[in-house]
Order: sequence, then structure tokens, then C-alpha cells
Amino acid sequence: MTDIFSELKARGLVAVSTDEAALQKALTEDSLTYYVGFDPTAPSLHMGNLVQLITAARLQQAGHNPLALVGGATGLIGDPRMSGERTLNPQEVVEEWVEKIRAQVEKFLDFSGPHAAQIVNNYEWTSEMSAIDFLRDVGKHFPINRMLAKESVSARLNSEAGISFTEFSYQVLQGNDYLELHRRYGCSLQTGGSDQWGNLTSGVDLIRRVESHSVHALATPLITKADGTKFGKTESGTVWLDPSLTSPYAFSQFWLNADDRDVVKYLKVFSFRPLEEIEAIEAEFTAAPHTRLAQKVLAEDVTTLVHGKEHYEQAIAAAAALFGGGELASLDAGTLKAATAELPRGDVSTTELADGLPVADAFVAAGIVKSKGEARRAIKDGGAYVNNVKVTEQDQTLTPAEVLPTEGGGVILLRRGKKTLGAVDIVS
Ligand SMILES: N[C@@H](Cc1ccc(O)cc1)C(=O)O
Repeated sequence: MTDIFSELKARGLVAVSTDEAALQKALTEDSLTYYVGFDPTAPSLHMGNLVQLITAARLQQAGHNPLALVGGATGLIGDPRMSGERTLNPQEVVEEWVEKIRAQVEKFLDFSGPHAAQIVNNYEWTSEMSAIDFLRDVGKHFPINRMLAKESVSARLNSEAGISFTEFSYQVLQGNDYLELHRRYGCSLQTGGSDQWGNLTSGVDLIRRVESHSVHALATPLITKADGTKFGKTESGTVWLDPSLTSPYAFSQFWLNADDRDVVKYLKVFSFRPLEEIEAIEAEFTAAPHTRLAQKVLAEDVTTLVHGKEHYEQAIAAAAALFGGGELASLDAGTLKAATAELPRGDVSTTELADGLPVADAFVAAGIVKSKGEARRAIKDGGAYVNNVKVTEQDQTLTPAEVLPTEGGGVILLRRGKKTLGAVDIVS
């Protein structure tokens, strides 16, 4: 067996764990069953979950047996978070999200072969437990003083918002999941983000108390950014794994925009390339950062992993085409829509277009120049483009022939100089 523990460590994926030597031994001696859980708190998983999915996949590839848990029960309760008490989501919504998350998780693990993954839902064993069973069989093993000491709880106790009994009980449910999976499948390792450490150890402690078994827990660090902002967000919000919430184009751009100071760390965490290969990329990239080699490799690996090769290639083609390095006309309508979604833009009506809208007016409408005068100067200097074709005449107009069809509409791409892109949407 490979020394996956050392590998995870070298990739920066171990923040804290139960006894290191014992865990490393367990992971190298034999194939073990481990689990990681995901709560249906949104219709899609996000970047924080991606770290967990990839870590689970690495453990599977090293010969261990994954259980992926979707929290049909815990999703109804809500893991306490710093920002305060969660609003309870309706049961039907949670059920719907369980199915979406199950489908996403399935893409990252292998469900056949000797180490086949299984998906479990804690609703199965939690929903049938009575309040009396819960308090007598599980709650009895939870010392309140320990529960209060958990970071997620103590932070809330000291906040104005406080914490409800419901969220306070969350760790008991997650602890009970570990016990249940230990009994059913011999599960002996739970992984999660470092914010899960309290929940991971509540299971470890419970199993020690009721089964006298010592099991393991491993927490990955929070992924950070050198500029201090939160990882996994852009100006337009959370980066989701679901392509209908974050397009593969925006997803690939997220990785392409990684800071030089962060990018090698991200490669280690998110790429399946061997560490030696990542080190070689690092050396080449450090010698010539302007090539953005490390960002390109990162975007390729992660976009291909999450969305598939075809979507990755379309995203790259779209980025090139927007800046004149490729054929705009060859992009499919969906990719074009995604690629232009974040550009400054304005509306132009079909009648304006049919009447012949001066290019300078369109530039003003898109908001990439401040005035018509500025647009005219750009044209005069040879720095104005319509669909990447240089505008040569001052009084040139936009025509219906220039409309590029997108999903559900049409767009004309405008560019000023090398970098300033904008668009006009054609509305009726
Ligand atoms: N508490 C985890 C999800 C989870 C739920 C149940 C478990 O048994 C394990 C993990 C989270 O919020 O990310």
C-alpha cells in the first residue's frame, strides 16, 4: 500500500488528525473504510466541498473504501456556523438538494472495483430514532462540558445570537453517524475540513465510549488566499460545482485568476498530477511567471475533473475568441453566453439595429467609454473592434449581420484597445 498519509501531508492536506502514527500505520497496513459527509444546505456543492471530494478520491485511489454520506437528516438541523442560527429549510427542498448532491458526489468516486464507493444518507438511521432513544442511547454519552468546548459552539455561545438547542445537538447527530457507519461498515476514519474537527472528534469519542474501539479522524486545512479574501468566491459570489450555477467558463476563469503566490499550493491540493510533476511545473513557472503556466495547468486539471474535457476546451476557446485569438463564430451559443455574462453591457433594440446604430453609440451603451467623443477617438486610433474586427470608418454602424446568437438571445461583442471588452444585448 502507498503511504497516502505522507502524500496528503506533502500536499498540504493535513491540518489536524487523531494520533498521527496510528493513523499512518492504519492507512499503510490495510485497506480501511472511511467516510466524509456533505449536508444539503444548497442545490450544489462548492469549492470547500471540492477539497473533501478530491481528498476522498485520493484515499480511494490509494486502496481504501469510501462511504460518501449525504446529510438528509443533518441538513434538516444545520451545522452551527459563526454567522448565526440558520433558517430551517423546508423538508421537500432538503430532499431535492439531497438528490442533487448525491449526483455531484457520484462523479468523483469509483463505484465499481475492489474499493467501490457507496453513498449513504443519515436520514435512514436518524429519522426512525425516537426522542427517547436519542437521549438514552446517544445523548447519555455526550458530556455537556465537552460539547460546550467545541469551537463552533463556544463561538456562538459568546455571540449575541447565541445558539438553539437544535444546532447545539448537531454534533451528537454527526457523532452518531460515525458510530452507525462504524457498526454497519467497519468505518474507522472520518475526514472533513478543519471547521469539522469538533464534529469529527465527537464521533471518535462516542465510538470509544460505546464500542471501546479507537478510530481515526483527519481534517484538511481551510484553503486560504494570499490576499486575505475568502477562497472560493468571486465578485459575483460563490463558485459552485453545478454548471448551471457557475458556468464551466466562469469556473475555469476562477482558476486562471489564481494569485501567483497561491497557485502552486492549489495545484497540490486540487490536481491529481504527481508531486514531482507539480514541482517541475513550479520551477518552470517561477522562472517565467508571466506565462501563467501554473494557472493554466490548474484550470485545465480542475475544470476537466469537474466539468469534463469538452467543457474545458470550450471555455479555453471562448477566452481566446473574446480577445481576438480565435473564431467567435465557432463558439456554441451556451459557451458564448457564459463567456460574455460578466462583461459590461448595454441593450440595443432590434429597431435601432435595423436603422443602423453608430458604433460609437454602441460603445457608450456598453459602458466601455465615457462619451461618444472617447469612442470616436478610439475608432480614429484604430483601437475599436466589433466582434474582434477593427472599426475603420468613423460613421460605421452595427448591423443585424453582426449579431452572434447566444442561448435565448443575441449579442455583439465590442472591444476597446487590447483588453477592455463589453457587449450589447439585442433586445426586441
Ligand atoms: N457537518 C458536515 C456535513 C456532515 C454531516 C453529517 C456527517 O455525518 C458528516 C458530515 C458539514 O457541515 O460540512
